[in-house]
Amino acid sequence: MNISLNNVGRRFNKEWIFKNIDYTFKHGEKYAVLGPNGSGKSTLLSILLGSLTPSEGEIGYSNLEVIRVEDVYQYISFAAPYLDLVEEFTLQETIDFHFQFKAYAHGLNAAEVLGLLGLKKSQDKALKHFSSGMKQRTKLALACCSNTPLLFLDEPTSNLDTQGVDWYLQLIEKFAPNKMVIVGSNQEHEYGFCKNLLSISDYK
Ligand SMILES: Nc1ncnc2c1ncn2[C@@H]1O[C@H](COP(=O)(O)OP(=O)(O)OP(=O)(O)O)[C@@H](O)[C@H]1O
Repeated sequence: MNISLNNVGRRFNKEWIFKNIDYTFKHGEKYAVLGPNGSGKSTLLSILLGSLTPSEGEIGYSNLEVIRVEDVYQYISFAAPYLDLVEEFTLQETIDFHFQFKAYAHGLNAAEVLGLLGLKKSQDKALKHFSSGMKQRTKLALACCSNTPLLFLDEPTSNLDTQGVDWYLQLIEKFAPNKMVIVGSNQEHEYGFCKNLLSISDYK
């Protein structure tokens, strides 16, 4: 799938966050959306995800086959620190629930995902008792281990320690080689694998 932005701009009230973005995100490529705090990275990711509409311009999705609106979620995975998990679910329930809606990446099952997470001891613990780093790991594992052609990651290493950052990079290497990955970030260690850099400051 390719995603094309044609003269896309977004404003909140009278404030333009960005304008005139003409850009094509191509199937299987890796992109980093860069910019300082408050520049509009998350806003652009929301537009690409389809959860926010542009204030001007058009966004187009091209795919070899037609995707029905109700099936779009099967094509996209998304992880972000501000994305909520169901706090009452245990880790095991979270994994089982998530993969009722999305297919596992090739060769994976619930036990494998749990193993990959390195949180086996916490499989029966409710997420409300997880640390912020454990929650972030869970979100990244769910997103990366889903068999979707598009992977959106906003600030993927927030709340992760050095070991966690290495773990995230291994996850990307293993599960994202054929996916389009779009990372919203201002930290190089989390988007070093992205060949294409898009700076929001160029569209102010
Ligand atoms: N729903 C909203 N209503 C009004 N203003 C908003 C809304 N969402 C975002 N903004 C504003 O849009 C601007 C861009 O916010 P955004 O969260 O996209 O930035 P960001 O680059 O992702 O920031 P950070 O690096 O801090 O996560 C900010 O000035 C923010 O206050």
